[in-house]
Amino acid sequence: FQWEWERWHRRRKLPPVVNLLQHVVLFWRSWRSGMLKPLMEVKEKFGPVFTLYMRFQRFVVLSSYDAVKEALVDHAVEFGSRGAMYSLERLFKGHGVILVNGERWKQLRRFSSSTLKNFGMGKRSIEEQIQVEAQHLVEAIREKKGSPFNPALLTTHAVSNITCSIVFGNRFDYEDENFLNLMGSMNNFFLEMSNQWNMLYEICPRILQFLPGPHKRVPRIYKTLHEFILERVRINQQSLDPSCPRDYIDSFLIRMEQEKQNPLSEFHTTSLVENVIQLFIAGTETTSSTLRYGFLLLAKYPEVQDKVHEEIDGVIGQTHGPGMQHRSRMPYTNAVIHEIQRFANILPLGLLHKVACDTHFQGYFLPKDTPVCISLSTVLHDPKYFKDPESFDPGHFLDENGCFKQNDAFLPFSAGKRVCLGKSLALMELFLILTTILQRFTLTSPKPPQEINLTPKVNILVNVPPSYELYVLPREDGLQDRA
Ligand code: HEM
Repeated sequence: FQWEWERWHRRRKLPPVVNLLQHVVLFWRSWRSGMLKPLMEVKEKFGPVFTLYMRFQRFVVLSSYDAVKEALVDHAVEFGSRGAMYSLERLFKGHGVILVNGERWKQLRRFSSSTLKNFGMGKRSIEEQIQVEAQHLVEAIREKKGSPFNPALLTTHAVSNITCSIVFGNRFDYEDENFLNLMGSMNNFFLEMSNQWNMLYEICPRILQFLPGPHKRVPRIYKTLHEFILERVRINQQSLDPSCPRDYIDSFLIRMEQEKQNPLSEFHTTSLVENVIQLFIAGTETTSSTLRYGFLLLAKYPEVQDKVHEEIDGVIGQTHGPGMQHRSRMPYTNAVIHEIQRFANILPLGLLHKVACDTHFQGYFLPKDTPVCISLSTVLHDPKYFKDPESFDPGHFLDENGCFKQNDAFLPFSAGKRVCLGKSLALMELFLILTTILQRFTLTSPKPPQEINLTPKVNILVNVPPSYELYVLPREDGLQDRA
């Protein structure tokens, strides 16, 4: 980025082909080096609001808590629109709650939030579903019989199954053929989305769409996901009882019927299918990568894990599994989970926003539709709010008496109108799954703690933890028998 900044005036006078090549090299370098360091450096030099030229257009980048809060919260209407993300637009063709804007977004956002609540989000029943899933995860881990294993598949299965319970009204057995097909497509989808070619598509979509290459694989995988969900919609349609919706799909179908005379309605089959896929995409890799980061950090810092074990034994004990009612009495564990999320920094650049109208912000003029990148990395590493942002330290969320302390700059879910739709669900999943696992097991690594590598596999959209093996020791015989 520095390279970009120091040369952009000069480069603008260069021929377009050189300009394009420089864009590609810039993007490559930034992507390979992770986004945090270069953004921090630019912020030091130009302040927390700056413009970045990439893929032939400019982005305004907000890179401190104060700037992000002022934009997303104090100017929520101006900064609350979604910017164009080409690699997603080409698949969803402008449908689904993540991508739409204006009245269409309001309809879908309101419906999705309230329906997820009715199917338990923030309520007891989803808590029970997560508890059940956490127990299945414990069983699956126990089947590893003490051999080291990579937890990636199991965490993705557990987290996706919770979304399945909400969207399809049932969880699947981990060996179920339908579930394995769905998971296979999801895994391939994430793998391909993080492929460098697909990332290049984000900078020069107009050129790459006409060229062959690995970026062409994503739409094919997406098609299999689409067909799977469409089939589930057909099954629901055949057995629908409008007086008794069983899941998200039923509720959407009922709303479609109510609005069938409205030509502007956002409730139609395409929108339903795209929305369901987006719930899976938004909820799976984010939550499961956070959990995997959590396991890795706890293996690297056994002294932190010991204190969480101590708190679990003191507050939850050994006769019951964890529930959300325990969280307020577990300040240390709560702080550890917050610090895992801060350190994992799962969506380093958030999702792209744009300004909905001509806007004056911090002395700059931003014309309508200017794309705005919310650098959540720099917020979660803001030295004004976190005393040692590079270190993993649960103390960032504890006061001097060991009580849990909220930190304003804790924004892994972003803020404002577009704040993550699944925030309460994700928080519940993280607390219940992590405490259930730690109630039963001690997490260690086949490597000595000092050799555990925490560097993420950077993939511009999601910070994925490095692949690793986990070595899990059962904690107490009594607990094993009960599970
Ligand atoms: C640890 C887990 C998660 C993290 C860190 C996370 C983070 C985020 C972030 C940063 C955004 C972008 C907000 C913005 O545009 O400013 C977002 C949007 C979104 N998230 Fe999450 N998320 C997580 C889990 C989930 C889950 C479990 C679901 C649902 C099942 C979900 C559904 C969504 C949706 C639908 C949006 C788009 C909202 C909109 O455009 O109105 N997320 N999330």
